Parts: sequence; structure tokens; C-alpha cells
Amino acid sequence: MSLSTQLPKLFVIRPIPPTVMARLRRRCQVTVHESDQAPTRQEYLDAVRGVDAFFILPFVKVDKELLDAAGPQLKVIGTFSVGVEHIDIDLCKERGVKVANTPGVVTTATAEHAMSLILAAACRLREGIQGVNDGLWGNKWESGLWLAGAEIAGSVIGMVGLGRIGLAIAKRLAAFEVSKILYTARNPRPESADPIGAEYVTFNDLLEQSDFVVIACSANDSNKGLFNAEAFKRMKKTSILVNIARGTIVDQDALYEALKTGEIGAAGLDVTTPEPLPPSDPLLGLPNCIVTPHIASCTVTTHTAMCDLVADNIFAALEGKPLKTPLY
Ligand SMILES: O=C(O)[C@H](O)CO
Repeated sequence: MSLSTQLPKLFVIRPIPPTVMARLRRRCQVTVHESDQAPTRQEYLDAVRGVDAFFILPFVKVDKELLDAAGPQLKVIGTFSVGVEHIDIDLCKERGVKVANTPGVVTTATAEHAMSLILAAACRLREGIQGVNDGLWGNKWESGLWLAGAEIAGSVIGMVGLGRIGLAIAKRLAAFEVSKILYTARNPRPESADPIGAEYVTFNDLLEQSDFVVIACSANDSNKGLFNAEAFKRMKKTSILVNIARGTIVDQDALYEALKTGEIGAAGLDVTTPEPLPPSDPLLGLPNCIVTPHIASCTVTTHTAMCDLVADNIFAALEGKPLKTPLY
């Protein structure tokens, strides 16, 4: 038997940085979905048959069908994400399949991207660039308030979620001399909130008082559609909503109405439902809505660190050692 056939089998859902791939190949028989098109469900169900380890992205739903397709030898699933709403963790536990995500390493990049959405929405960057491209600059010169934006300094910030990423965003915003940081979460988090003077409030109080509302919580069944028509009605008409968490937390039809009718001022979204958001989606036609393609954690440094962390977890599980970032 050759050495390579004794190595554990690993399926990797998409090409990853060569340095990480080289590490994986030294310790596993690796199969990669090399195409620049995501595999279909059937393609990856076929590809996981008989593997010991599976390196996934959040579009891969880990459920009974997938675990059955893989087979009882499957030992570990490593997801290239902090979010784990796509994984049936109880079932993995029941089957003895270890699961790990990538917390911590995504915090800086995600917080920086959130800042770019907050600033872009506040400064009306999309409308400004479009105005210049459309030759409106000269025409509108007479109006001093053409494209007048909002300032972060002096504003009230409302953080929905004050975990690692929420806190990193709040700290960056604090440096902009905001007047107050409010937050809502399942429970008060004084250890994070107190050093930055953040105040724990109810969801409704946060909506009513904030100039910027930033969604940075994990998605679950209880916060599906949390930002609905009623929530938007409670917000200030000038309020800016930023979502770097998951699209499911926002009712997008209600958001469209709120942006269109001036119920709220603007939105910056890195996450939507569905993903990718089709170019025909009405949100994309609104000048006061900026959408980026779920790239908040996508810097070269963070991308590589996430892949390395998935690899570390896979190696640990295959060798029967404790995972670096286990989910259970
Ligand atoms: O969950 C995460 O880490 C990001 O949203 C990328 O999926």
C-alpha cells in the first residue's frame, strides 16, 4: 500500500491559498473542487462519499443527508466561517463528527469592513460617485446641501450584538467621538461594555435612539426577520442601518419599503437573502442602499488565517487531539 493511500481523505470545497493547500497535502489525500463555480448540492454529496474530513463554506448545509452521504468514517467538518447556522451541530455530535469554525481571526477584517459600510452610507459615497460619473457635479453645484451626509461624531450608535466583532466595531466607532454607544444582546455584557462605556438597552430603545444601527449578532431562529416593518417604523428617519451578520436577520421587503419611503435614511449591507443577490433585486436600484458581496472577512491576511485555522482543526481531529476552536 502506498503512503498516500494511508493518509486520511479530505474534500475541500474550493481552491484555497497554496501555502495552506501544501500543509493539507502533506497530511491528507486531498480532493478539491477546483472550478470557479460553486459545486451543486449533488456534486458535493458525491464528493464527500468516504472522506474523513470535509473543509466547507457556509453555503454547504450539513444535515442528515450530507452526513449519510459521507458515511460513518467522517471525523471532522471545518467551516470557513464564524457563522454556523448551516450546520446541524446536535446531529454531528450524535454521530461523533467533530465541528470547528473560525472565530477570532475574522474580527479585524470584519470590523474594518463594517466601518467602510458605515462611512460609505454616512457620506453617501454611492450617490457621490454616481453623481460624478453622470456629470451632475456642475449642475448641482448651486445647492450647498447636494449629497449632504451624516456625521458619526456626536451620534448615537446602536450595536445589535456585542460579541467579538460587535465590540471591535464599537471600539472603532468610539474613536470617532460618538456621543453614546448603546447595545442590545441576549444578556448584558459588562466585561465588554464597561471599558467603552456602552449602555445595555432594550431592542426598541436602541431602535428609537440610535443614529447608526449595526447588526453584529449571530443568526438564529429567534432573530429571523427581527428587522421588520415595525422595527423600521421605530427607527429615526435619518437612521443608517448596517448589517455584517446574516441576511436572515432583516426582512428585505420591509427594508426596501423603509429605504424607499424615507422611513430610515440609508443602509449598508454585506449580507443578504439570497446570496448572491440577483442584479435585478429592487434594493440594488436604491441610491441610499450599498450592498457588498459578503466580503467583510475577505482580506488576504484573514482569508489565509481562516484557511490555516480550518486546517489546524482538521489535523487535530484526525489525530484525536483537542480542536483549537471546537463547536462542542
Ligand atoms: O461567518 C463568517 O465568518 C463570515 O460571514 C464568512 O462567512
